[in-house]
Amino acid sequence: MSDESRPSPAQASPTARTAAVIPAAGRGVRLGPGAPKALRALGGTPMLIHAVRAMAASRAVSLVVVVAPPDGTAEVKSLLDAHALPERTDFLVVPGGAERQDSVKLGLDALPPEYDIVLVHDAARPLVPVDTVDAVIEAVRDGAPAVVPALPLADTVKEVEPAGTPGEPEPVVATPPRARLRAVQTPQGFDRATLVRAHETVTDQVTDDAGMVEQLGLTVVVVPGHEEAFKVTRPLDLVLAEAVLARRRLNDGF
Ligand SMILES: Nc1ccn([C@@H]2O[C@H](COP(=O)(O)OP(=O)(O)OP(=O)(O)O)[C@@H](O)[C@H]2O)c(=O)n1
Ligand SMILES: C[C@](O)(CO)[C@H](O)COP(=O)(O)O
Repeated sequence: MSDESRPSPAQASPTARTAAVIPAAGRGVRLGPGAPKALRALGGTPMLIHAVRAMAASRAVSLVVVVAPPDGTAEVKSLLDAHALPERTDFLVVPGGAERQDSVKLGLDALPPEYDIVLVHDAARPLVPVDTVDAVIEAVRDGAPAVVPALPLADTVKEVEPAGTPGEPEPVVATPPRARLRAVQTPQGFDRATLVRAHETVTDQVTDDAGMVEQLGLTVVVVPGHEEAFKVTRPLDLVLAEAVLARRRLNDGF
């Protein structure tokens, strides 16, 4: 049987177990000075705890591996102990690396053997709804080796010749047809063996894990993302996240 026609472990087993790796080791430079981004408060609770709860909200996820700032593993462990999390879910904390890609690899290395499906979810996307998480898992269970949630773009996108100096005008090189573009979110879902192979093989710096699977020549599929799965990157994103959370709490009556 060729590599292409061989069913992925996830496809072969409808009862495949799912773990989530949460890279949370970034500094959050674009958010401005302060604690590492994942540990900053959103609605009075660290952003990381929201992200962990978002993964554990899926009944399919039975392990969450948090990849913590290298000097912050003890703090992250005590945060997980101090906050209410579902009993059905296990948690592991490992120290992260210099780049997001390194942190994801360290999380993958810590996974016990019984997990066949892996989600990779940014701690910086604390408000992803559980329906999005479940849609990603379902697409992997249906046999896709790599799945990303994504949204169509609201803005027109230009490719430019980057200026040597910030603020200098940049010549436009092309305008890719917007209808074919998608803004990609997390959690990204993978057949574990595929993601491990991608991390062992691809040495280029990429900005998402699915990009590494694309470099293996495999097809990555897109499922609908969600507006509330946006990444908290800059200060305005934190204002938006607080507003979304406040609306949820109002709707839930607490
Ligand atoms: N060495 C790194 C860098 C990033 N991340 C994680 O990758 C996710 C997405 O990264 P991003 O939003 O870019 O976070 P930062 O790298 O912290 O942001 P910045 O680039 O502004 O410093 C975040 O949850 C971040 O904690 C990580 O685990 N290890
Ligand atoms: C993985 C990601 O969230 C998908 O949009 C994104 O690429 C992370 O990018 P960053 O460079 O770490 O902000």
